Amino acid sequence: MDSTYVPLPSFEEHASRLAGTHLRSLVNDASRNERFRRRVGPILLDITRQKLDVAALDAVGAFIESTGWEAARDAMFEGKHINTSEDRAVLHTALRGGASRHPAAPADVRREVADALDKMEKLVSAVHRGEGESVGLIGRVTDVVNIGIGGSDLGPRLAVHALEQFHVKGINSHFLTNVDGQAAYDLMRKLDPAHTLVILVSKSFNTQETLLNGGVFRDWILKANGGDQTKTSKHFIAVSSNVEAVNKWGASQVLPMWDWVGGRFSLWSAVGASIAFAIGMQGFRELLAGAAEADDHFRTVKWQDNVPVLTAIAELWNRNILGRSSRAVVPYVDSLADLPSYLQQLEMESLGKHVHPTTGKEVAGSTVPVVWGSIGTNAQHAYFQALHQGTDTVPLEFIGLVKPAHPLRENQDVLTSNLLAQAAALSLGKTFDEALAEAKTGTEEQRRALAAQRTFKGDRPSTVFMLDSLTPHSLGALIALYEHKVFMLGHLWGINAFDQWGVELGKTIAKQIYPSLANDKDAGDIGQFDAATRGLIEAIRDRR
Ligand SMILES: O=P(O)(O)OC[C@H]1O[C@H](O)[C@H](O)[C@@H](O)[C@@H]1O
Repeated sequence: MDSTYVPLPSFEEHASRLAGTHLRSLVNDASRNERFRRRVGPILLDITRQKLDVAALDAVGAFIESTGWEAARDAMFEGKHINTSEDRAVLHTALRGGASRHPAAPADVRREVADALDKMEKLVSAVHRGEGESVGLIGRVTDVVNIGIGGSDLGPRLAVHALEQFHVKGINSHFLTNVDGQAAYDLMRKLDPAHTLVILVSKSFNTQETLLNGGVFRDWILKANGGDQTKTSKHFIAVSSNVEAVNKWGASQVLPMWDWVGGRFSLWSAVGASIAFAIGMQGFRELLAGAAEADDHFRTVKWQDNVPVLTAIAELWNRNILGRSSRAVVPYVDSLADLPSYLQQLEMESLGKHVHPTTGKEVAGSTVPVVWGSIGTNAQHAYFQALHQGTDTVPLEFIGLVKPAHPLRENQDVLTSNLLAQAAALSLGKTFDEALAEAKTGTEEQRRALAAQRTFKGDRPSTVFMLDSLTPHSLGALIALYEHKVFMLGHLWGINAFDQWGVELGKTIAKQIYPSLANDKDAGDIGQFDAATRGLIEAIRDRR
């Protein structure tokens, strides 16, 4: 993390000019729009509906240039220890560096990455050929269960679900993540233990939920194998940086993770093994190549054309200048239904910080907004009312597809026209006079009251990403663009985007509470807890 933190200016002159400028007039300025649309390979970014004009964009761009962003970016790609609180490099880009035109990671890292991919390829190909035994796994696999949580679940889950049309026939993918026993129980009832392969993914190999669920599946498979431990271990591949703990646990194969990859940036490593089992190793390498294309773009293109920089500018403007506290992500692509929850971790775990890492001082402005959302058009029939007419303005991000994988053209055209219509309606709105002209009956007072309710203020900003089609390549590129936006915002907000200390306190308290729930008879010592927690523990015990 760069120690020369430059606080964000208020851009007062631009902000006050734009406060009096409705998006309706901004989006009709075609010369402006030419600056607000950029492409990276199969992805078009359109920020024409953000509340910026060219002068404001250039002012933010000039500020970004003054922050030394290129040097900070290069330090990440080169493996400098920019995650200072953990004294670690941040090298998720090295995981796809093999496909990059500008690989920058240290040679030993590149070698380790290539070796791990080769090892993964051997396992995946053998299983796909039905020859798992040749690599120490079970012979015939019909079902692959990924057990992991957070970054060990969300990225692989997103990619496996998004790329369903590329799935290898005969292998079903499943994700078990929460510790709620219902999910594990339902899955075990559905699957045949004889043909189930489990990928136990945990960077730390110390995550309560993952180890508990892993144990449940190990017991289930052990029982099916008549207590034979060796046979049982052939159903398990572990992915972790904690090899010692994995060996104690008893999986037949370990694929590596490294401390220079954060969990939420790790789908490109063996953490993404479930993706490779689902779409094949060639598909997985295409995903990496898509990400590498986005990396090369981010590393070589000036800010004016740089998609991650432009998306960071839009977010910065909405968050810090306009004070928007959330952003809705709405993919008009069913297969991207997991994108909002993936982005919640990527963005909120990365950017939910409030102090500068070198000085420990509070940063000057707000940091991450709440990220939420779900697929369109469904979202239109649920919460879009509030987005159009509620008292808060929520910037939106739409994701659409030009060419779907199915032949149902009418469905696709209806879907896309809804996306375009929502972006237009949110920005343009409908004036009181337009609404009044439509109110034909009733007294003047009634007409005016109705018109007020049918008025849309508009002026609500949105971004559109259009993907040519949804492939491993375009998905890889899209996710990597988001990762780089996160990097940019961490840099501009003066926070460390690569640690996650905020997750720890709750985990510690959960471990303290657990014994007082686990043991019904012994009241245990709950005196150590606050009165509110004590009250709830007692209420739960009373009703058991
Ligand atoms: O992969 P693991 O070590 O099991 O960690 C899984 C997840 O748990 C933690 O709570 C972190 O907040 C996440 O960043 C991480 O992805």
